Amino acid sequence: MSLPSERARNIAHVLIEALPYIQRFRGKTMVIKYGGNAMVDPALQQGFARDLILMKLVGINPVVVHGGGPQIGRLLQRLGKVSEFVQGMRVTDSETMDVVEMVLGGLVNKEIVHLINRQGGSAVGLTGKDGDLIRARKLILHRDAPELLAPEIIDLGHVGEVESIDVGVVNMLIKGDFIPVIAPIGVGRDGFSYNINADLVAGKVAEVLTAEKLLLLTNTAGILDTDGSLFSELDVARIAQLIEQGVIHGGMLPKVRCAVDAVQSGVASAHILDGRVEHALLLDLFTDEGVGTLIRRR
Ligand SMILES: Nc1ncnc2c1ncn2[C@@H]1O[C@H](COP(=O)(O)OP(=O)(O)O)[C@@H](O)[C@H]1O
Ligand SMILES: CC(=O)N[C@@H](CCC(=O)OP(=O)(O)O)C(=O)O
Repeated sequence: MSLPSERARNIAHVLIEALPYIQRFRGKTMVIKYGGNAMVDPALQQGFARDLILMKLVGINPVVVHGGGPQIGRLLQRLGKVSEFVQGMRVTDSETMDVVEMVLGGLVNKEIVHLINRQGGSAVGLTGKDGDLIRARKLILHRDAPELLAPEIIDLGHVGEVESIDVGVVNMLIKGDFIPVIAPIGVGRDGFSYNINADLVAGKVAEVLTAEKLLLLTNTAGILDTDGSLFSELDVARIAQLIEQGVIHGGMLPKVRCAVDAVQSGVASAHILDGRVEHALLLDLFTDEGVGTLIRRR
């Protein structure tokens, strides 16, 4: 009998390293936010789909919430419309809302579903309208400045925030062994569609499902300090300081805010991961090293 090759021994070693994590996470729900900036490369997208399928096969229930900001921006540009962003949110008039709904619910959602299914998984796509999943209300932002007598109200049009989540349809899909893939579009009591930042939807879905983890895939190594070094772990108090100091800003703001809300509402941990790294999900979940920034309550 010949001795096993080094490659075979490495595979065995890797599987054994993953064993305690597989035991710990079996039966747990994990919400994964797949940001538009992380969907950059076909090979990475394929790797992402395979990671989800593997998670499912070892007994984890992955639930995907996706973005698509750059994809919306590209179509708007082709249509000759320029977007304005306020505090990381796209000002959304009714024409822009139609484009958002077409791109997120039509193109991006179906692309992700197809990608997972083509790799051998079973995914089903939803927007917040399906099964009344996301009830939204209009988001009102305020701006305060020394020259203002009172805080200014900023109207972002059809931009919403989550009022409530009805996870009935998501639970039904999980029970049926499907991977739910959710586009961040909500519907208001006023009957209007609302464009909601995908990080906010992912955070709320994780809260309502009392997920074990909220995993936010984006286009940075994680949360970075001003000198570019990575914070491998942060708690809620330190995050508040970093926001105050302006170290965390722009698109990272909604991400950390929803991560903080999630860990304060029963989600065990939130992770900001680099979607540009192949198999970032598997590396984070099943290896001793972990990648990105881990956010805990304290
Ligand atoms: N402290 C920070 N660490 C890392 N990224 C930061 C930080 N502060 C702001 N950012 C910005 O946040 C961006 C991620 O948010 P965003 O572009 O909205 O991603 P996504 O499309 O994945 O939601 C980063 O590319 C970076 O420009
Ligand atoms: C209100 C608001 O800004 N909505 C976002 C929804 C998509 C999103 O969040 O996409 P990423 O995760 O790729 O950034 C937008 O219109 O771009």
